Amino acid sequence: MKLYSTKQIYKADQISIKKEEIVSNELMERAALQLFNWIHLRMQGAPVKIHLFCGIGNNGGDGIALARHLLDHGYNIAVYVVNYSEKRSKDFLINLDRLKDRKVWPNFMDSDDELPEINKDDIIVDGIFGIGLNRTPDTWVTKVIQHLNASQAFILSIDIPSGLFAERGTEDLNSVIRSNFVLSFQTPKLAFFLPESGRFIEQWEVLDIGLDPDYLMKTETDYELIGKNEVLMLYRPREKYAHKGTYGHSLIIGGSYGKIGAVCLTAKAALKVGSGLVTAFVPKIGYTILQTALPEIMVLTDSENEVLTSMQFELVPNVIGIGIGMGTSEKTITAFTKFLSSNKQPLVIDADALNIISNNKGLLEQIPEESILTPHPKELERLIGKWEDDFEKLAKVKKFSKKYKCIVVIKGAHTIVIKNEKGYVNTTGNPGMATAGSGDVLTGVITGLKAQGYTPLHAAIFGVYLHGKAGDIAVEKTGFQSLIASDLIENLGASFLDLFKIPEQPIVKQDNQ
Ligand SMILES: NC(=O)C1=CN([C@@H]2O[C@H](COP(=O)(O)OP(=O)(O)OC[C@H]3O[C@@H](n4cnc5c(N)ncnc54)[C@H](OP(=O)(O)O)[C@@H]3O)[C@@H](O)[C@H]2O)[C@H](O)CC1
Ligand SMILES: [K+]
Repeated sequence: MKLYSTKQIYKADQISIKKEEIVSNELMERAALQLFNWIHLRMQGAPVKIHLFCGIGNNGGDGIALARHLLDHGYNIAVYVVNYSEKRSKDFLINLDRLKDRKVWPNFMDSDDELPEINKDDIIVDGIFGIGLNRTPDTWVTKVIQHLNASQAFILSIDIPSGLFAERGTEDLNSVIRSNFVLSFQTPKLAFFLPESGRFIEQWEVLDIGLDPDYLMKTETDYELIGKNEVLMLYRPREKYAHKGTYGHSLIIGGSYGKIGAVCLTAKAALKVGSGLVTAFVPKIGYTILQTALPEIMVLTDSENEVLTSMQFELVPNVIGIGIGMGTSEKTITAFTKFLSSNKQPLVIDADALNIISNNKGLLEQIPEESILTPHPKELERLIGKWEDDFEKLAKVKKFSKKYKCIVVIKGAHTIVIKNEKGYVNTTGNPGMATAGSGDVLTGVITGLKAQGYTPLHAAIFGVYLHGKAGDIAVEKTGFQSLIASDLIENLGASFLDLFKIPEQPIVKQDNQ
C-alpha cells in the first residue's frame, strides 16, 4: 500500500474536485459519511454520550459534518469548537451553518477555563487538527488535549491524532491526542509507523473517500506499507526439476567463544527459508556445536579456537551473512578488514561487523554494491550518528544508502527497509520478538532468500515480512514473554504457508436455512 505524503493528498483533493466537477465540501461530506457509517455499524444507535471536539479547519469541518449525521440518527452528542484561530475554513463554516439549521449550537472554547466533564464511558471524537497542523498548538489547546487524554474515554481520531505532525517530528509530545482508533482518509500517514509518533495510535483503519484513482495509481510515493499483498508479488515459486544447487549457497561468517549459538540461529534460518546449501565459517570451538546442532549444514573453521583471525575459504557462495556473534577482538578486526578488501560476493552485514565498520567508516567504501545492512537502533546510531527525531533518522539513512549504494534495514516495531530515496515499512511482528537472537534469525532469513536469487531489495523486504509473520504465528502459541528466537525459525514454514491462505469468509445465513 502506498503511503501518500500530505502534499500528494492535497493534490489528489484538487484533481478529484476538478475531474469530478464537484465542490470541495462534497469531499468533506464523503469523509463525514464514511466516518458516520463506520461508527453507526458498530454502535447501532447506542445511547452513549459522544463528545465531538472540532477545530476550525477542514479536520474540524469533518467533525461538524459527522455531528450532523449522528444527530440525524438520534445519537446523544455534544459538540465543541476548539477556537484556536479566526481563520475558519470555508467548508467548516458551511457545515457549522448546517448544524445550526438543526438548532445545535456548539460550545465555543477559547481557553482551558471551560473544560467540559467527560465520563470514562463516553466517546470522544477528535477533530481538532488534521494534516494541516504546521506548528505546536498553543498552551491552552495543549491543556484541552491533555484533558481529553486524561478522561479515559475512548478516543476516535479523524484522519490523524490531533497535535501529531504527519511528516515531521513533534516537539511537544504533551500536545498530542492518544488515539484508541484513527480513521484515516485514503492513506495511513507515515507517522503512524515510527517509534516516537506511533505510540499515540492504538489502531487505525483507512477510509476510502474516492480520491481520483488515476492520480493515486500513477503517483510514486516515498514510502510503501508492506503487507501480504505486497510480498506475494515478490514470492518465487519452486521449480519441479530443481535441485539443491538451484537455490544457492549461503555462507555465514561469525561466532566467538560463548556466541556460537548466534551462528546456529542464523545458519538454521537461512536453511529454513530455502537456501539450497548453507556453510558456517566459525572459530574452531564452534565445530562440534554446529555439526551437532545442525546436521544439514557444512562447517569451516578458523585456525584459532575462540575468535576469527582469518576469513579465507575456497568455496564460492552466492551470498555471505557476516558479523553474527563475531566479537570485535583486534585479530577479528584485522581479518574482517582484509576480507572486505578482497571480497566480491554480496553481503548481509550484521552485529559486530557493523560495529567494526562504525569504528572505521572508510570500510564502507569497500562493501559491495547492494549489500544489506541490518542495524538495530544503537548500531544505526554508531553508523550514521545521532538524530533529532525519527524523520531526520529516515532522511539520514536515505542519504547513507545513496552514498554507499547499500540497503539499510532499520530494525524496530515497524522495521523499515531503505534503498536510496525509498522506504518500505513492514507490518508484521510483535513485542515478543524483542528477544535475544531475533536479529540473528533475521540475518539468516535475508541471507537465505538472497542465496536463492531474490534481488537484495526483495530479500530484505520479504525477509523482514516473513520474520515478523513467523513471530506473529509463534506468539499465538507462546505468548509475548515466552517467545524465543528458535520459535521464529520453527514458524518460518508456517509464515510461507500463510501467504497462500485464503481469508476465512463470514458465514452468511440464508433466511430459509
Ligand atoms: N483528501 C483528504 O484526505 C481530505 C481531508 N479532509 C480533512 O481535511 C483535513 C486537513 O484540513 P486543513 O484545513 O488543511 O487543516 P487542519 O484542519 O488540520 O488545520 C486547520 C488550520 O489550522 C492552522 N494551524 C495549523 N497548526 C496550528 C496550530 N498549532 N495552532 C493554530 N492553528 C494552526 C492552519 O492554518 P494557518 O493558515 O493558520 O497556518 C491549518 O490550515 C484532513 O486532516 C482531513 O481531516 C477533508 O475534509 C476532505 C478531503
Ligand atoms: K484529528
